Amino acid sequence: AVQHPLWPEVDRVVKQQVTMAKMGIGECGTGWQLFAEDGEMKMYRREEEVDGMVVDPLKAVHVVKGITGHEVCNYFFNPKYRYDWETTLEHMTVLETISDDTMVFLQTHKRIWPASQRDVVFWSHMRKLPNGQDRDGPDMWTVVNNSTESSEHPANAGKCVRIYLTVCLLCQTRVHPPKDGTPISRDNVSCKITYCSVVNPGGWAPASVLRAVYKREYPKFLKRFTAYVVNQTKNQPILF
Ligand SMILES: O=S(=O)(CCO)c1ccc(-c2ccc(C3CCCC3)c([C@H]3C[C@H]3c3ccccn3)c2)cc1
Repeated sequence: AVQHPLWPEVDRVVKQQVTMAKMGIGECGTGWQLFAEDGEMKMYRREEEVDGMVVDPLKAVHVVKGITGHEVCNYFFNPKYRYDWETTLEHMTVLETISDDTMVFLQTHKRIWPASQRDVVFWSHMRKLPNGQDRDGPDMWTVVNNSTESSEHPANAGKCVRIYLTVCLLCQTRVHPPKDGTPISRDNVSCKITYCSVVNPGGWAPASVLRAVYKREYPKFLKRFTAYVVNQTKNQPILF
């Protein structure tokens, strides 16, 4: 089949992001600080500035009982659910559906005073990853979101400042088979979620304001999103 012009970039960025997401926080270089902890959820960030703008990389690790990596990635990738869990989203448009696992989105996020409103254009790709090491182990699933250009929606043409981001959601399903050989239920599955993101705010915004926003919003986002998936799937057959 004829390749979409974005495909080589999608494939390269997905492989690069998954490799980094698999690395433990200790292997990801120095300077990571734990900035939020809630039960199984641990959030780390590194303070980094590019041209005087805060671009703090974020890495979160969470383990959620009762859901699978395939289910988590479906609810993160599929646009029809996004308004349900993405609280800072003001508007979302699907600019292009490249394939059933690759789409291009335009999103405007709610304005964070005193910064001006932001928008973002990104491709989003969902993929099942071969479970290299232990053959019979459950698969891993990932969604990678990466900023891209859109000739119909040039950066900074309207009221919004264009931001640039790379996000990787990497999910590993864990099954703990019941001792008595009864069929597997949601009590026997859990999902290890690694969420990595780097957001360049695109234009100046006070470092203190951005860091306060991230400190407040990222923990809220991951808790709300995972709780949403638990609630959506609880009475449904398990999707491995
Ligand atoms: O994982 S995703 O791909 C999910 C698809 O939606 C993603 C996540 C986060 C963002 C994002 C981008 C920029 C900002 C800031 C930067 C300066 C002013 C707005 C924020 C602020 C709104 C805060 C925020 C932080 C973390 C999580 C959600 N909300 C969030 C975009 C996409």
